[in-house]
Amino acid sequence: MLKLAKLNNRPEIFHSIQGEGKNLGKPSVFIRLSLCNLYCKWCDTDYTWNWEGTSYAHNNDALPGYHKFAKDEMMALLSDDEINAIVTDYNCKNLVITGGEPLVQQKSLISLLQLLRQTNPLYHIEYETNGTFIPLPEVDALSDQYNVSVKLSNSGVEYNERVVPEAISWFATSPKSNFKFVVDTNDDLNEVQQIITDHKISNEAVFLMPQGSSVESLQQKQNWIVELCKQYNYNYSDRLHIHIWGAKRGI
Ligand SMILES: Nc1nc2[nH]cc(C(=O)O)c2c(=O)[nH]1
Ligand code: SF4
Ligand SMILES: [Mg+2]
Repeated sequence: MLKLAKLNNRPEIFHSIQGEGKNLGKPSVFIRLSLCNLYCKWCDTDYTWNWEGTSYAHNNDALPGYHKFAKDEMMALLSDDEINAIVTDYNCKNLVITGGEPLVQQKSLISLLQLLRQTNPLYHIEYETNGTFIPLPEVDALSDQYNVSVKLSNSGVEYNERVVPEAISWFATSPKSNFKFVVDTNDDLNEVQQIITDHKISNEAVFLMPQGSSVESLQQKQNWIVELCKQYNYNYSDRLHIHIWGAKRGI
């Protein structure tokens, strides 16, 4: 059984295009798991972790009407068969397991991965992970790609919680990994460089992506981030789904 995020009273599994990173533009089925071990203040999936009764600060706290989420209302508990049936119906090869932080539930993911592989050996399975958990061998054996987004200080998360050196090193040595950093201001570059030199990550494996959930906020940052990518041979990642659909859920 897995805890999924809930959208319109249904589990948040949707068919879209990968809007970020290495596979940008690829038709993909997204499986959004609930729960996260971090608490980024700009998180756009705060309904997976920002529960009532917690004291985490969020950028949206200032918005009128914003409130924390009732855990029971925002989570759906699904069996592997139920998830597999929904995914299969979309008839799409690329699967993105995201969250929240999907590896919080990685023990429970093993049997789902086995079932998905059994159903369609051609699935390509990628993760959107914050890079704080080392995948279990059973998970890694059934997975193709890790989009590792180690969080910077702009997230507001304590350093020791967002930077787990053993986990980053594990991902750095896996040929399945790429590293996607959410960049807010020019100051963030020093932190990116520190992390990639500490863990011997090559510049070609790095994607810089602007922080923002609106077209305006992305456009405001894109030019200087692109210049950094040219200068250091990093890749630029847009957030294509925001350009196409805006700050909606399930897209
Ligand atoms: N289209 C689309 N692409 C995405 N890439 C990563 C996403 C995520 O929320 O993890 C995401 C998402 O929510 N939608
Ligand atoms: S790690 Fe990802 S899901 Fe978790 S709080 Fe940060 S942005 Fe949100
Ligand atoms: Mg998202």
